[in-house]
Amino acid sequence: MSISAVLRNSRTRALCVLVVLRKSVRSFYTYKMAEKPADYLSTNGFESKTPFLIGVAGGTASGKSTVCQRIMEKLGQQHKEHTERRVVCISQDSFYRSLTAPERLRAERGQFNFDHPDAFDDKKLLATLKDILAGKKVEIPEYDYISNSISNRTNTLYPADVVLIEGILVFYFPEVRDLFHMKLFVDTDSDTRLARRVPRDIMERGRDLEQVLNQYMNFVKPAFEEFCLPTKKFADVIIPRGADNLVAIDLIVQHISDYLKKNPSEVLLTGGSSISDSPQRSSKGGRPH
Ligand SMILES: Nc1ncnc2c1ncn2[C@@H]1O[C@H](COP(=O)(O)OP(=O)(O)O)[C@@H](O)[C@H]1O
Ligand SMILES: Nc1ccn([C@@H]2O[C@H](COP(=O)(O)O)[C@@H](O)[C@H]2O)c(=O)n1
Repeated sequence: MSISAVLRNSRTRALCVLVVLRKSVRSFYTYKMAEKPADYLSTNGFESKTPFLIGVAGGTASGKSTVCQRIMEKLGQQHKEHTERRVVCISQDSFYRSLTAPERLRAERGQFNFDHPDAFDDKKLLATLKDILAGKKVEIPEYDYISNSISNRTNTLYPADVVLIEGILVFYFPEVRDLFHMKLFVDTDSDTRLARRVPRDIMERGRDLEQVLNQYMNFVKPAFEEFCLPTKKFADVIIPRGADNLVAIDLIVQHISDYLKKNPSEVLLTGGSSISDSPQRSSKGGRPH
């Protein structure tokens, strides 16, 4: 091979290396830039961090809401103004879909399956969680168990550092499940849950005993076994005995408290924090907990 051919060849190789280098540098930046909007909301040169999203699943009356309340209390959030809260909680029940006229009639007779995934508006739930993760203020509808429908009242959920969402099927829908940074499953035995559900539904949800028991046997119990219980395997932490498990609750509170300390709530100036400081999905590597 002549010297000029060698030079041409090595120049070509050098060019190739440069192209490869440029390509990998560009794709590195593209990756970083593409990742950024999911973790930070950028407004007028300021960025607010994405909240740490915690899913709390478990059977009916397992104590999901009570566990969330305890966590809020122990973190001193319960009595704060809504706009001041760093930790907030919402329910999947706010995302029940509206029923057709025949479904409404069946629901009034306790013959509608509210424990089946089809009873939920999972698209709306997903869109709302994405808005929450983007740092947006969102309106959460109040659910009315007496009329079996979303009421016309909503609660404003202001951007917070930690958002808990509890519900029987929060880990059922894969796209929703993948959004959580931490997944808790409240594991309370079925007898205890039924013993709690009966008085609650009679006193708080306007039902009579026969209706509660029929609904439980026909829909709640079979759907728990088919749709809710299999999602326990996705949990990062299982809480046996629900709110009675003070050790588990204290460990979770400690973890959230550490997260809040490491992530001051002030808005950050653009470029002020590295991507690696932001929450990672628990389904991927590098989880923060
Ligand atoms: N550890 C507990 N001991 C006694 N009652 C409880 C306990 N946890 C929950 N309850 C009661 O059981 C019912 C269901 O609890 P809740 O937290 O609303 O469950 P979920 O949100 O899973 O449906 C409520 O009336 C609640 O007060
Ligand atoms: N109109 C409705 C809507 C839901 N339910 C039942 O509520 C349960 C979920 O709420 P928990 O607080 O118990 O987790 C679910 O098991 C539904 O059967 C209802 O009865 N009526």
